[in-house]
Amino acid sequence: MSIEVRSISKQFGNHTALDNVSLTFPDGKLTALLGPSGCGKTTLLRIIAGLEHPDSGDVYLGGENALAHHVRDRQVGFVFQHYALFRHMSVFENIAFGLRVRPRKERLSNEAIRKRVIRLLELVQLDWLADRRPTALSGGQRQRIALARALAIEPRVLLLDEPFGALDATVRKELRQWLRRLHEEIRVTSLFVTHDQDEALEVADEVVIMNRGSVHQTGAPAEVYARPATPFVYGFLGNVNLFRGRVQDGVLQTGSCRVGVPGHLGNGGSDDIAYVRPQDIQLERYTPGTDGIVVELERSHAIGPVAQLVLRRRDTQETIEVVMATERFGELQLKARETLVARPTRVHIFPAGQA
Ligand SMILES: Nc1ncnc2c1ncn2[C@@H]1O[C@H](COP(=O)(O)OP(=O)(O)OP(=O)(O)O)[C@@H](O)[C@H]1O
Repeated sequence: MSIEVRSISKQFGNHTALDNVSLTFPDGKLTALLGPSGCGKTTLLRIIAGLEHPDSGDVYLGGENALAHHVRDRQVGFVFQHYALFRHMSVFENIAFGLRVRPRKERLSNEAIRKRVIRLLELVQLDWLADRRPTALSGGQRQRIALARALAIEPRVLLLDEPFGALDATVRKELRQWLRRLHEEIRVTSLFVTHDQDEALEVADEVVIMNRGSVHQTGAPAEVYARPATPFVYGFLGNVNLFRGRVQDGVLQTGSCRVGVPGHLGNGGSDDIAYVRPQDIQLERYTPGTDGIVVELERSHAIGPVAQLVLRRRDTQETIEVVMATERFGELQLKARETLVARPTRVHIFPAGQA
């Protein structure tokens, strides 16, 4: 079922948590709400769930206005960062809970509940833990059970608020793969909140990038990474070097250096900022008179497949970060303090005022 929010705003005191947010979440897709802490992701999720009321705007679930419906009637499954499992109940009973508390008229028989819980335990691949108490599970197992419990009521949409936020990095990585596979199987329209770029880009079909209560961009992960709509999105999705200067007819004049930026015409004289990812800079030994940014190698770190280099500009003394394959780094045989020329191979230019 699709989810749509239209012109949602929400204030807490004089703080604007959401500022006129409109979004459509397609049916059956897994969408990540991504942004830094405090940008309003959780508030948006809570409004969709019915746990919070917007000051203005509307929420539509499957085309129907949901604000008129109580949380209970929205058929929304919710998973929080901190496992909200009942400690005194077995895993089995935790999953069955939402089914047992239904009004008698709507309640399934004990046998039907048992079958559904077993099916869910199999789905999250933890059927062997049915009789355990939540305290005897690992953090990752608890979150999988929390998900099974959210799915027990056969929700029309699934909302996950930093579901892996409290887990250590390895388990987090495992669980995001697992969530992706689970989603392929169940295809329930799902939104998950995260502030982790890698998690969002790896798991989601669609990413919504937010900052300070507003949406900056929505799109497929590869799309937002390759074509960030704003300087904020560019900086938030990965490391970036900024070169301030002026672009004219495919040439960036920055500090005392000239760099070719083919295809960029400039914006008619005002200041520009070229955004360049560390992997999109080529390094060469310096020869007098060549175009490019003259730098000195300050530090390098080449463990594993990727070498990281920190360079200092000769003209402005700013640092530049470059990454390259360790193999290539070995071939170049660079020495500390050596003078080099850096040339961006791929740039995004934003006017300085937009940053
Ligand atoms: N009940 C509340 N009362 C007052 N302020 C609130 C309340 N809930 C949220 N806020 C504020 O609204 C802003 C947005 O909060 P929200 O939890 O939606 O952000 P978030 O992007 O989910 O951040 P995080 O990743 O840290 O959870 C924050 O500045 C937060 O302090």
